[in-house]
Amino acid sequence: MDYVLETRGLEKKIKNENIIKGISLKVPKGETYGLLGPNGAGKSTTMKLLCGLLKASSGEIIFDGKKWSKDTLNKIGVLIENPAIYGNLTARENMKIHACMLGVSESEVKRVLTLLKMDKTGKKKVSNFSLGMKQRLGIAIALLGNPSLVILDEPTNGLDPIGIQELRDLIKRLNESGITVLVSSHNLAEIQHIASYVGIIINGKLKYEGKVNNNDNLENIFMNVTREEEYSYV
Ligand SMILES: Nc1ncnc2c1ncn2[C@@H]1O[C@H](COP(=O)(O)OP(=O)(O)OP(=O)(O)O)[C@@H](O)[C@H]1O
Repeated sequence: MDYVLETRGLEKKIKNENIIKGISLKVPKGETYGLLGPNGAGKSTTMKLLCGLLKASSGEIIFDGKKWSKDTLNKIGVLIENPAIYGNLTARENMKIHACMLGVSESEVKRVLTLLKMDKTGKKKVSNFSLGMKQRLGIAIALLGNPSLVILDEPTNGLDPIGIQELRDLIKRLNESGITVLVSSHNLAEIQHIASYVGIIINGKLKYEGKVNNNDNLENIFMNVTREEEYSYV
């Protein structure tokens, strides 16, 4: 199996507290990998380590077979928390600003807007977009420069059922075009819908990693690993 991303013994200490405790995960190429875990488990911190927003205390990140370096960032698109979006500008104008900062061409803006079916938003200002549309614009920005991996932290938060369905379709299209998606959520049903692989983080540790099939009861797997972690304290 080909992996686009691997971590080996990743650790992060914040204010003397071990937040990430030796996470070793493997994200297969061209798939959607769901990072699951309860609130405060360490999903966002792990994602921030992967995209260079935080520096690991120890451990390694391997991207496409090579050790993580600043150049790796050219191949990773990220949507963590709220994207930097200007409400009084259009989608295209927002995209152009980001394209300029990244040094990518205007044709790339056009490609991504078309891929995300946002090329018809015209003169509409982003402040008038629905939350789902704003989220889609955030993903469009993450896709500028044609990354091979896209990291999305809790992308369905606040979306209505239509927005969630659109996001699922989009993630599917990204996989079909060869892009790997790493997505975090604490919603098991959501991950079951969109991910082909899951990693379950509990208390800063990767407690489970594997392929998911539609017939798997992810809730059972999740409850079992959660209980195991609780019993390990007894
Ligand atoms: N800058 C920080 N200073 C202190 N503690 C932090 C900091 N950042 C994260 N933490 C702690 O690290 C733990 C993991 O946080 P993280 O945000 O990664 O969890 P999460 O799994 O993404 O949770 P959620 O689903 O609620 O977003 C939490 O206990 C959090 O309080």
